[in-house]
Parts: sequence; C-alpha cells; structure tokens
Amino acid sequence: MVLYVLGAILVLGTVWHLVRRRRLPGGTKWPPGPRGLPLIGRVWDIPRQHSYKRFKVWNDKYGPLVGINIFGINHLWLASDKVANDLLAKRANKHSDRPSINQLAQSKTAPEYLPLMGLNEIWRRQRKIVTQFLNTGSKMGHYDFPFLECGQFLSELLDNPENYENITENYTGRVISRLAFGSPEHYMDIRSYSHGLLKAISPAAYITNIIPQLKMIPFLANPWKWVEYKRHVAERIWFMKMFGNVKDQMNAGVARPSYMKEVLEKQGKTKLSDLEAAYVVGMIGLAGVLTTSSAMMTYLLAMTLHPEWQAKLQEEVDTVCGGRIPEPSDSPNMPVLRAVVMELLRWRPITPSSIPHETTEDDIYDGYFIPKGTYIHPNQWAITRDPVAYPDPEEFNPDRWLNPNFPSYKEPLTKYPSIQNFTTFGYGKRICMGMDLVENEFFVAIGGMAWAANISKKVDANGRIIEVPRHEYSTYLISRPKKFPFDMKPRSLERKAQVAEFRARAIREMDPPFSTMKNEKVDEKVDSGAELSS
Ligand code: HEM
Repeated sequence: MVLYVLGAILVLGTVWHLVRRRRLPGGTKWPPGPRGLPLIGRVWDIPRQHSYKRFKVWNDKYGPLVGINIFGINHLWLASDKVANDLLAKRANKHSDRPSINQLAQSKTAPEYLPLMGLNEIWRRQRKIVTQFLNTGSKMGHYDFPFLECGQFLSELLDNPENYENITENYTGRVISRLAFGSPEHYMDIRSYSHGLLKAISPAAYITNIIPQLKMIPFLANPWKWVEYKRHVAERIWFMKMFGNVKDQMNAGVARPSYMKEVLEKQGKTKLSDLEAAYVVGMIGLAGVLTTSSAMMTYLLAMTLHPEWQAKLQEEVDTVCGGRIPEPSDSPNMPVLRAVVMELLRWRPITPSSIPHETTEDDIYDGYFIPKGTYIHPNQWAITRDPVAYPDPEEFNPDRWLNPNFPSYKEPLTKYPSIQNFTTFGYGKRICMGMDLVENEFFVAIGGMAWAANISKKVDANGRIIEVPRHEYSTYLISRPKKFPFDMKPRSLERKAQVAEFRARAIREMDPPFSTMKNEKVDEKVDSGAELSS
C-alpha cells in the first residue's frame, strides 16, 4: 500500500514538475548543478545542518552559479562576490523580493518582519522609517550606549567567563533595548523573542521550511502551525506592550530617547497603525541581538586558537589607548582591531547561507536562464572562502586586511578595513541596515576585551591543554560557535579595577535622573518627520 502511495506521488510529481518546468529561451541554458529526481530534486543529498557546506562542494565542482530544483522551486546558489553583486545589486530591480518562510503565517505580506517581507509597499515604507531612526541613532553615536554598556559587559565577563554566551547576548540585548525602547531592562525578553524567531525561520529547526507542501495541512492537524501560533501571539502581545509603555512614558513626559519614541512622534505623519509601529521597532530589537553577539563569541574562539593575534591586537590597543578602554574615536588609529573584526566576519560568517532573495522577472546571466520565482542564495560560506580573493581561506589571518600583498588590502589604513558593505551584510536594496551600529559595538566590545583580558586555552586538572574545535558551529540561520572551554584572566588587577570604575561611571552617564536630561539637544538633531512619510 505504502509503495502504491509513494509511486502515485512520484508519478504525479513528475507530471507536475514537467508541466511547471519552463522551456528555455533560445540560446540560453540552465545553470549547472547536480542532477536530481523530479519533484524532490536532490533533497536526500542536502544535509539539514550546515547545508551551505554541501552547496560549496557543488559550487567548487560546477562553478560560481549552481542551480537546483527542490520541491518544485528553482534555487540558485552563488559562490562569487562578483556574481552576487551583478545580480543582487546591479540588477536589484529583478532580484530583491524574498521567498516565503513556510513556518511563518505570512512572512511576505504581514507588516511585521522587515528583513523577511516581499518587495512591496509595506517593505518600502518600513525600510524608509527604519533608515531614518537608525540614521538618527548613528548621528548621535548610538547615544554612546555600545561604549558605556561595555563596562558591565567586561566586568561580568571577567568575573564569570564560562557564562560568556549569556553575557555577550545580554550586552547586545541591553544596547538594543536602550535604543529601541529607551531602557536596558527589556534585554531578556528581546533575547527570548529573538531566539524564538530565529528558530522559526531556520530550515534546520522546522521541516516545514524545507517542504513547502506541509503548509497545506490544515491548522487543526498541523503541529507546526500550532507551535508558530503560540510563538507569534506571545511576541505580538509583548511588542504591543512595549509600544504602550513608551506611549505612556511620552504622555507622562518621562520618555527617554528611543526608536519607539521617534516612531510614535511621527505616527501622525506616517499613518502607521499601532501594530505596524510596534513591529517596526520590535523587529529591529530582534535583528540586533543574536547577530552581533555571535561574532563576539567567534572573537573568543579566534583568540583561544590564535594567541599571536591577541598579542598584536593588545600591542596596538596599549599603544593607542594606554591606561584607558578603547573609545569609538580611536577607530582611525586602530587598523589591527578593525582587521581582526573583518577577519572574524569573513572566517566565520554570521549568516553563512545568507538570507535568500527571490527573482520577480525572468533574467539571463552569462547565458544562464534564471526564471521568475528563483530563490537566490549568496552562499557567504563559499564567497568568503574564495581562494583568489582570500588566499588560504581557512586560515584566520587578519593580515590579509593589513598587508598590501593580499588582494583584500585597501588603503588608507585610517579608514580601511571597514565592515561597511562587506559581503556578509548582503547586497543591493536588501543590504543590512544595522552596519553602523554593528561597527560601533564590535569596535568597543572587542577592543575592550583585548584591553582588559587575556584569553587562552584551558588546562585540565592534570595540566593538559584542552583543545578547542575550530568549526563546531550552531545550525540555525545565525551561526555561532557551540560552547567551548577557554580561560580568561584580567590583564592586571589594576585594569580589572578600572573596568569596575568605568561600569559605575557609565551607569551614572546612561541613566541620569530624568530631570537633568538635555532632551532638547537630542531632539534638535532628530530629522524632520517629513522624510518619514511614504
Ligand atoms: C554582524 C551583524 C550582522 C550581520 C552579519 C547582518 C547581516 C545581514 C544580512 C546578510 C542581511 C540580508 C541582506 C540581503 O538580503 O542581501 C541583513 C538584513 C538586515 N539587517 Fe542585518 N546583520 C547584522 C546585524 C544587524 C543589526 C544589528 C541590525 C539592526 C539593528 C540589522 C538589521 C537588518 C535589517 C533591518 C535587515 C533587512 C533589510 C531588508 O530586507 O530590506 N542587522 N543583515
């Protein structure tokens, strides 16, 4: 019986596949790739975990564009920064939509998750609004929160390095909680909703994200829809609560500067519904936590494995900053620190399979036909391992950004290396919107760690060094090292005391009594609401 059913599915699938398979326009060919079966393509050969590695193997074999049809959908995996730029930036008009995320109810059309929305009016409106409040934040140096929050981050890390995963997420969570809602206290909620959404959109977590047809099972009989319903309702209630909190604070005249305050002040002009206003800020809260903290965890791993780079970094930090923690204004004088940051992003890209784009019009590239509806994946794992752009790509080597003998080197070193527009932030119309904030957070947090602490391999009770795996990373869309052992000690008792002092001063500066705050000065620099209206 089972065999009959499977046979029927295969026959129907073949017919469906042949009907849907478009004829090639004259003189074009399909992008090369591994052959598969009708309907299911090559699904048995694609691991659910770290699938980007399998696609890199195919890219190495077939070239920078690999085409594959899975469950009736054409996928194109790119392994070259040039091809990704040609298609996703230069031809952005054709390739900037997003595929549906099956596990979510309406990821393309609901006014909720900007990074997942289709290329529609809601996305345009929200991108404009978010650009504006992130710009306001950038102009104000993100109100110095990334720098000042470093005090608590460093002090907690020095006291309890084994708890580094929570401590780094708490840091990025507190920074984004201040920026989004005007107070650090919501960081645990932000972390928790970020993890929930990350799981919901990751193919490695839900089979629905691999087999779109599972979405057709009705709600009552669909366990995945139940799980998602619960997650979504809880998140929506919380976002609306945050919206209401800031609104109440504004009515009482005690709201601190925040993205939510800015959006609320301009709601009359933008005509955003309350729900959309709540999500446009809440979403940025979610986007800002796990991404940045993952790279900070990679820093701990890289320094455990590469003490020689910790020494070089510390030499620069000590020369430029001496007895104080690195500040954002030190950036032009610290190319080694910027090179370490760049290399962390290249060596272990945070979204190794990136966020796919969807094609809205047929296209032909280099003789290859790309039909409308193709999902394009700039495979960051493969792009950052291009041996021409990055010789010895598996090596963690910040020198490739500092030494003119490497193709990735760029001058002047007061400006480069710079993470702005680096391949791991995506392309074209959909490029990441958080680069300024990320740059600021990385500089002070990683600079602060180098200034305050020595990281090394741990030694067990018998005096043997505990080796650390070079690439055991999590499997969700945002990738971070699986928990690993390392040792961290303050570089001196004096520096440890300075960190504690800095933390106490920072708290006074960040959270002054409301009556002493110079709100007029902040508001003067906020752009006019006119630009917000769509
Ligand atoms: C190191 C940290 C980060 C990395 C590596 C990163 C990477 C990315 C990537 C690959 C995309 C998709 C680009 C594309 O489709 O071509 C993206 C989109 C986005 N990112 Fe980031 N991101 C980071 C941090 C942040 C932060 C901190 C924020 C906000 C505070 C943020 C906000 C966004 C938004 C709003 C989008 C969606 C843009 C759109 O679809 O129009 N990101 N990011």
